[in-house]
Amino acid sequence: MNSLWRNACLKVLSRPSREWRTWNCRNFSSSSRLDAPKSLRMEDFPPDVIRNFSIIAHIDHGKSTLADRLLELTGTIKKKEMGRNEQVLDKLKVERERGITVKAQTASMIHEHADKKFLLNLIDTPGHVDFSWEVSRSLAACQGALLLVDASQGVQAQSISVFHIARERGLKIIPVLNKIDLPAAQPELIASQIQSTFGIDPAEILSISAKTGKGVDAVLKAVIERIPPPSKSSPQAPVKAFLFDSLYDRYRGVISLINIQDGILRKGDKIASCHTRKKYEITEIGIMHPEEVPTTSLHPGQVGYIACNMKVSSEAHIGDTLHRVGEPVEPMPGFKPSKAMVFAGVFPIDSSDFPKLEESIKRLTLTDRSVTVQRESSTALGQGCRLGFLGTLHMDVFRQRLEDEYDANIIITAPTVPYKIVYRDGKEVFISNPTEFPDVLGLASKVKEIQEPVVKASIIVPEEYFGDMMDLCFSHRAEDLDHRYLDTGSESSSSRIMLTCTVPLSEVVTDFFDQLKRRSSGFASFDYEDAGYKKSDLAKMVFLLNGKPVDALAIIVHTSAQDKIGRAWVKKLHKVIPRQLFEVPIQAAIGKKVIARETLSAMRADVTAGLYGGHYERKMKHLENQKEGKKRMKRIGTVDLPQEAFFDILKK
Ligand SMILES: Nc1nc2c(ncn2[C@@H]2O[C@H](COP(=O)(O)OP(=O)(O)OP(=O)(O)O)[C@@H](O)[C@H]2O)c(=O)[nH]1
Repeated sequence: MNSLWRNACLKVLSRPSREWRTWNCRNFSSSSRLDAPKSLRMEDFPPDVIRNFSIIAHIDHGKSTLADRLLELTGTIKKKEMGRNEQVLDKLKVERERGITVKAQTASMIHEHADKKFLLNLIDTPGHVDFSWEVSRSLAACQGALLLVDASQGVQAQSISVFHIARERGLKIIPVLNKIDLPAAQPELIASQIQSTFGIDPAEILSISAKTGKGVDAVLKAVIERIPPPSKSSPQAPVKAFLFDSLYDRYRGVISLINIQDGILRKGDKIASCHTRKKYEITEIGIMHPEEVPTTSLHPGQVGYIACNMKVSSEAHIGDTLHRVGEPVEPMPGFKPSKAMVFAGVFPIDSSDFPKLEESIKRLTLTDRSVTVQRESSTALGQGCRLGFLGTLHMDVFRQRLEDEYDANIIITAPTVPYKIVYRDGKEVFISNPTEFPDVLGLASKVKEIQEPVVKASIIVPEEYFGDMMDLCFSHRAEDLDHRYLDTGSESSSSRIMLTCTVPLSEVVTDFFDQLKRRSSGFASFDYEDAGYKKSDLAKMVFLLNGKPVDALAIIVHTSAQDKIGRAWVKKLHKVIPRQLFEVPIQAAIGKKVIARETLSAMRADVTAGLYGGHYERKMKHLENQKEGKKRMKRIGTVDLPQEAFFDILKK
């Protein structure tokens, strides 16, 4: 994988674990926070002086930098010395290692404007397009959003996707051009792009430099003047609180972030969940300032947190409505549950490590609720778990965290997407494991058709790469290709084109990102959204080693590409599997038909056989190497298969 692109994606995709987020929040607060307001009276902030908003942007367009400036300008955190790159300094070691940006936390700012004190709640929208579910979740608590666009890069694929999410939610959008201090900034051109892409009047666009702070005060003013306050409601009404996010604290259990719709919630109140019907007592209530600042109550329109002895994260159901015990309310429409798009089996290298691995996975999913877990057993790899992720980079991050934080020594199988099998009797079954895919004989008799998930993809790219992007789409089975110009270009830059198409998700989860970046010299940005299922010609390909199928290596392929994939795979396996003491045929088969074959010739058992007499050290080195190699092997039937064989499957 192109490491730059991969790091960039990891940076965004890796949602910092809840524990990190909480931890960082404290870390952050201890270094740069002013004291919490001493006499903070939440009743002083009725809805008309509250503004709940979010910052939405494409990766690296300056979301965190602007959040920092807003916090400084409102005196919420201390002003940083100019020229110091605080964001880098503020990062946790673990975050730096992974290239994960410390996200702006949900933060409440108190700001005086036109002789009135306003309570401005900046609500974090975590993650990347893979987590658009979460973006829409956070936006549910907002009435407005700052749409940040880099004045040198212009509108990118995710600028468009987040804009649509915000607009669907009916939010007031304030367009902001950032990084105007850069020599490469082209404010007029990008403003015209914003106008043509979003239909926004250029007169509404604010131009700022989040880095130097230029123009940021106008952003605060616009937040107050342009974003509507939360709807008015009576403090006397029964309490109705919307749960939009949760954090996990080792000592206090689950901390829920809530938005009060009606009524007043106080410490000590007994509350119930509309979703689980469970009851709790509020042990702590407060606002995120950005660290937790306890208060005595939260009032209508306000955003804050509660701790109420919830022990497991799953009790805090995102999108839930909370009410006071004995005063039931109509629940608010919640969210669709997040949907796993990519599945993979995770197995311990040493089968006896399974209980430990399962425990580690359980703990890790406590901090990342979007991962689904199911036990799975494979004849080749033994007991393991089938995990569902929101995307391949999400999967990669999870694997890395299992290895880094839990010292897990694992094999992860090729990612697969959820296929839909439609039977003749009308039954529909989703399968997330290639081993469950019906064989060719079964297909003719019982199965009516097989469908695969497709996505609507949009690619934004400078004109000169348009042809390459078209080729890329065609080679990945794209359909319904369409394109339009976003701008007319300028003397120093060519016009940019937005290309849209529908493409099978299975094509996207393999090497699409890599090729997109490579073929556009890094200039293309890409985004996709779920577009349902489409009938497809698919088959299960199995690989046989020494005549034995390796179930963990099974993949689903499109029949038009089966021969090519089969041949490529046996070649690859031939390269990665070390020679054994006997000849090993490596075959790719669909049903009973072998479509490709390579033969691994036998080797001699004694790696030191050729070394005589005084070559003692070399002999030892060879034996050590052999031992080291063996450790990383997985014995499958009679064949030793190295871990790389599985990792290589992640690449096309
Ligand atoms: N020159 C210049 N650089 C900026 C400005 N705003 C942000 N940056 C830089 O752009 C880079 C990305 O900024 P971030 O604030 O981390 O962007 P982000 O959108 O939060 O990024 P992610 O959290 O990774 O999505 C950093 O190196 C910032 O220092 C600006 O106004 N001018």
